Amino acid sequence: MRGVCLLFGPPRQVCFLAMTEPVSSNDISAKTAGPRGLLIVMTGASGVGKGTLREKWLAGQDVFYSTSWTTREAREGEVNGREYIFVKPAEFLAKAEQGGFLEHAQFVGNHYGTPIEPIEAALERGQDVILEIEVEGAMQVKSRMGDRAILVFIMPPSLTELRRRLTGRATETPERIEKRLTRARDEIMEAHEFRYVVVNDDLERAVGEMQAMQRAERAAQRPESEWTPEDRAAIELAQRLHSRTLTREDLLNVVNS
Ligand SMILES: Nc1nc2c(ncn2[C@@H]2O[C@H](COP(=O)(O)OP(=O)(O)O)[C@@H](O)[C@H]2O)c(=O)[nH]1
Ligand SMILES: Nc1ncnc2c1ncn2[C@@H]1O[C@H](COP(=O)(O)OP(=O)(O)O)[C@@H](O)[C@H]1O
Repeated sequence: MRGVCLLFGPPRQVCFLAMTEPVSSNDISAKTAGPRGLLIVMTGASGVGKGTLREKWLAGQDVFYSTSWTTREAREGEVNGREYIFVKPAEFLAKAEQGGFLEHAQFVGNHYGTPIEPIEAALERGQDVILEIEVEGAMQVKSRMGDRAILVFIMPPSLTELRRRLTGRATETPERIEKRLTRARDEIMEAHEFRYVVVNDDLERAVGEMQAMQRAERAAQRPESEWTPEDRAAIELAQRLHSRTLTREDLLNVVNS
């Protein structure tokens, strides 16, 4: 229903009216007026290539990339305020307590969260907002925002390739790699919960698919009479990326390979 409405149907506002979920008074998109940005959430296993893909996809675009808070130690070369806002657990938990995160989750022993205020401001400016977060947090965004969040699951070609990427990146100890891979199995089995699934095997193709998905979602906010041939091509491609095309067997094939 959700995807059909967006991809084949009338402008998005009509989809919202069709939603049964109540809009709470602290719902960030409920406060926006006029043209607004898209809220796009990239999720998927650690090491699948979310960061790599995101940098190529967003190069040259004026979007707002949300910088998360985390309690994990900065890696060599990471800068406070650029990769993450690095904080102590007490500071993180105080912000969580005050409702300062759109979502937050624990991942392999550390807290990660998306600060809410800058997102609200960017959406109000009409900028697309991009989150790159793990699966539990993405599920929280889904339940809080409903169809107003565009959730994209980035799928590895196989678990063997995911292990190769995590090992090749050389940022984690072997023990932490194993923890990430264990978590990845569960995360992959949840892929059907998200609107789109992009397989990051060939990076250039995956970048093209992210661009098409974004274009299709923008087009879906306008009346069909305004769609260009490029919009229509993007919509056609985005339909093929829709998670309804996935079977449980597809997911098991990734996890077991
Ligand atoms: N829920 C949630 N997850 C996040 C957030 N920021 C980053 N993550 C995810 O937390 C996981 C671990 O991140 P990190 O320690 O940087 O490892 P890496 O992504 O493998 O380089 C990754 O899947 C990130 O996408 C956030 O604000 N919220
Ligand atoms: N399509 C791809 N093919 C091969 N290697 C890739 C691809 N995408 C990313 N990588 C590599 O995989 C590793 C993990 O990528 P990264 O972007 O850090 O993942 P994530 O942000 O999901 O944790 C990096 O070394 C990156 O260069």
